[in-house]
Amino acid sequence: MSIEAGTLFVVAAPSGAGKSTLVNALLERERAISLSVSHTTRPPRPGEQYGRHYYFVERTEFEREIAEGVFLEHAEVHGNLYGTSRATVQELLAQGRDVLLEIDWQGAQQIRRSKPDCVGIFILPPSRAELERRLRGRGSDSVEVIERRLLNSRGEIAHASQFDYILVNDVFDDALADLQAIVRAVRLRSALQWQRHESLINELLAP
Ligand SMILES: Nc1nc2c(ncn2[C@@H]2O[C@H](COP(=O)(O)OP(=O)(O)O)[C@@H](O)[C@H]2O)c(=O)[nH]1
Ligand SMILES: Nc1ncnc2c1ncn2[C@@H]1O[C@H](COP(=O)(O)OP(=O)(O)O)[C@@H](O)[C@H]1O
Repeated sequence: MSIEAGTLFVVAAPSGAGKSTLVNALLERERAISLSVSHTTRPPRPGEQYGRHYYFVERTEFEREIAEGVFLEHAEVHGNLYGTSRATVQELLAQGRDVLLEIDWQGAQQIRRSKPDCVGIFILPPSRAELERRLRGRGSDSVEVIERRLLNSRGEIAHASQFDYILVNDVFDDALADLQAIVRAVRLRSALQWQRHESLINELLAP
């Protein structure tokens, strides 16, 4: 990672754990972080907007983009294809912006290989019953889609240990505080601070 480059945060969780809600609240508070909007073949949910929630594309177009190397990572999740635009992420990082990816464990593994300095954060629900309650309560998916997501949640959670941080989204404000604390602690890492505060450090070290 070059000196000016921003930090890449990778956030994963089983569907319904509250990942998007937490990330949106974090972005309200931490304006220096940009969310990478993914491409997907999943149909939009009511209220979802092209370019804001996802770039919704047909499977043939997505497959063409895979072949063209458009994606930094991509994966099939719950029967749909999802991918992160390489160009968008590289540009933002090069500008020194921090970038956050909301992706699944397969994508996180691919990112870890190409960007070993990324910071992985995994969000757990407080219980299976609560995960199911949240998925059904969201009211955005059919019964079949919810069942599939519940079934796949074990596969997602089985990879939690591969992330740098794990937090439990029980009481929302506590989980948000944890997420913000992680982001802030990462920003305060000495390698980054040494670059940012070089002139201060030199002044303090001056005889
Ligand atoms: N690998 C990968 N996974 C993604 C990407 N975008 C979203 N996902 C994951 O796909 C899964 C389903 O996302 P979505 O359809 O929005 O449903 P939700 O998680 O229930 O809100 C979640 O685990 C997302 O994190 C992406 O660009 N790449
Ligand atoms: N801490 C929490 N307590 C109760 N409900 C929550 C909490 N966090 C999120 N939710 C709700 O759970 C549902 C799923 O959240 P969402 O952010 O869509 O999950 P994900 O992005 O992980 O699939 C939403 O209706 C959301 O308002």
